[in-house]
Amino acid sequence: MGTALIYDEEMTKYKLLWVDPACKFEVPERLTVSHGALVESGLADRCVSVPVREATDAEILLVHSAEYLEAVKTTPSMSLEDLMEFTLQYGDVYFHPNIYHCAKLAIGASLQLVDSVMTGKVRNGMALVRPPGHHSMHSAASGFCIFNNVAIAARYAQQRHGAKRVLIVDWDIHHGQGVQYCFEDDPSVLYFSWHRFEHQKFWPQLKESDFDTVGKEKGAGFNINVPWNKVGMQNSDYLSVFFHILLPVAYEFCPDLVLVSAGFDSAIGDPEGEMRATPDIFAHLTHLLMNLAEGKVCAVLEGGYNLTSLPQSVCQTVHTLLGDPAPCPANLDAPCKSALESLQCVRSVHRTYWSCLRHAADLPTSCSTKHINTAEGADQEPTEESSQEIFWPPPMKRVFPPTRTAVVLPDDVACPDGCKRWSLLEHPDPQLCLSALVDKMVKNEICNGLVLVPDVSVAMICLAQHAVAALNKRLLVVCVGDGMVPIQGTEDGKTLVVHFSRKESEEQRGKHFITVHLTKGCGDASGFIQAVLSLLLPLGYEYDPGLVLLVQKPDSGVCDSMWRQLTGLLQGLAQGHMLVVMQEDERKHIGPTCSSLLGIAAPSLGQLHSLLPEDVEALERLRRRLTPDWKLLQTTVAEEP
Ligand SMILES: NCCCNCCCCCS
Ligand SMILES: [Zn+2]
Repeated sequence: MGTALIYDEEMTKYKLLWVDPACKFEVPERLTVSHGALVESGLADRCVSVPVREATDAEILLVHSAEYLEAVKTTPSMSLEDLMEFTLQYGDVYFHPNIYHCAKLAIGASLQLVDSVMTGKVRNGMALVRPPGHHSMHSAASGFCIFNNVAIAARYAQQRHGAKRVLIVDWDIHHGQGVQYCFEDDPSVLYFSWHRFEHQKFWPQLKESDFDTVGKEKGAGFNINVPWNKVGMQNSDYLSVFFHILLPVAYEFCPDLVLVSAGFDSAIGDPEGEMRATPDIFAHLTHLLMNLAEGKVCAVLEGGYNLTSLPQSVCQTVHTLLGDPAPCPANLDAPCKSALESLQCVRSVHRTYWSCLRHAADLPTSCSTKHINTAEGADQEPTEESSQEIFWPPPMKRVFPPTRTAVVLPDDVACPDGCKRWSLLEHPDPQLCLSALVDKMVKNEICNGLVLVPDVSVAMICLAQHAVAALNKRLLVVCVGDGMVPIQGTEDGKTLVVHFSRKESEEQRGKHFITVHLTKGCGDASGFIQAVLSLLLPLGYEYDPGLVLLVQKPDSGVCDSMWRQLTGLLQGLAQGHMLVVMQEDERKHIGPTCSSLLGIAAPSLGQLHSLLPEDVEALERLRRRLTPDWKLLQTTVAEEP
């Protein structure tokens, strides 16, 4: 299944016709450099090109008032003076004779994307549009936005395609207040936004952009605001919010469709955001969403004003939508104190709405007296625009290995479509065979693999020794199922073992051997997925292995959809170099495992029930024990003594 790319150069044909410092960044070049980079890199040719269309009045009226639409309809024939006059009634936005036309195309592009994904024509896709949409409101333009592309797309997906639950992930650096207002009392649309806030000093300086605005009436809990109260946020800050807020809640919400308000002003170099996350982080943010809604992800461009980091971020996003392995999440460090404070505040106010956050800590003392801080902060100016030049390395080339998935299967088992058989014949000694397979991965000739062996324990030992000794790679071993794990987490840090088991392991084998105890083992999807999202993934990203070994012990009890979620999510690590090892009589898992290894999205787990209290306790105990050693596990600020 392909990736749709929707773009039309007509949307570059409007611009600011007068002087307005607030709007100077919103230029046509934003679109031309983004699309140009996709063409230049060969990514555009790998996508399914879908034409734009104009939105109809009815579609615009899904979100906006008739009065507002009628008013905007009068702008194409306006003189320059009239356009300036008309613009004055709104904030931080400008009109142009052709902007109404382009605004209809931006909506139409988004709806074409929704059609392509919801009808199964493609798996996912991206719409490169301008004007952006997430600031525009029922009867007002705002923040370069005329109509709310993503809000209309959400309503359209529900009405036209019967989508019940829609998740909107707004990773733009500004708060999409227009989206929030549209769905704040609607439990069928979960709106998540992080945004530069600086204790309400940053545009649009709304009190309701803070973490304690959670939605109204039936919509309470379905609006998640993560305020960034400082600039300079980095990759670790963004990933921590995905691991400890967005992903646990998104899996509990179980959306039928994921819409991304994909603004890239949250990337390094952007004059608006002034953050320091690098463009490759969007490869991981995209990857982490791609096993939701069975892979139905629609990314719609919002902001992004640095003409270097914007195209780089767009390319990173499209690479991942196409299924290309993500680059290694290099040199992650701890989330900063301010980010942890926001993280703790958001988790605290949402714990009454989401069972996955039930055990979240109370508000940090600094925030419970937050109003005092705000009073202090309100009269200060936002951080001065930094004038010094910022540099960052261009993202690594993301080449795809010639073979995606190699399989070692008993001779009487057919090789699943799309996989390449790695036959034991050439390597009579099975151990050599496995080592040869690992060598091919490390040389990037093969991306990942599935190996059925007579005895998983023997295979684990052989592979671990080979991967670490011969290849000098850090090895992450994820072992699912009860029973002894024959590998020590090596104190030299070369091997990290995470073992999911029903049995509480008495002995603790140090920092690099972690047993995650789940009462019902991996049969309980709710407990298991939460342990994966907020424990295994943070550990894995921080450890940054060169190879992942995923072992399913016999009768682990893990269900296919959970197994495929795990296999899918772990491919964000080690540039997708993962070797799955199973007992050879576990034949029923071959098909599901291979489909995940081939990049096909995992089936949804369904709406998750509450975690078992004893599992919550065990996970919290484990997290408390591990957090001193693993920074990405932190979810609270260290309370002042
Ligand atoms: N520094 C100028 C203030 C600009 N404020 C509006 C920003 C709109 C971004 C849309 S993604
Ligand atoms: Zn923005």
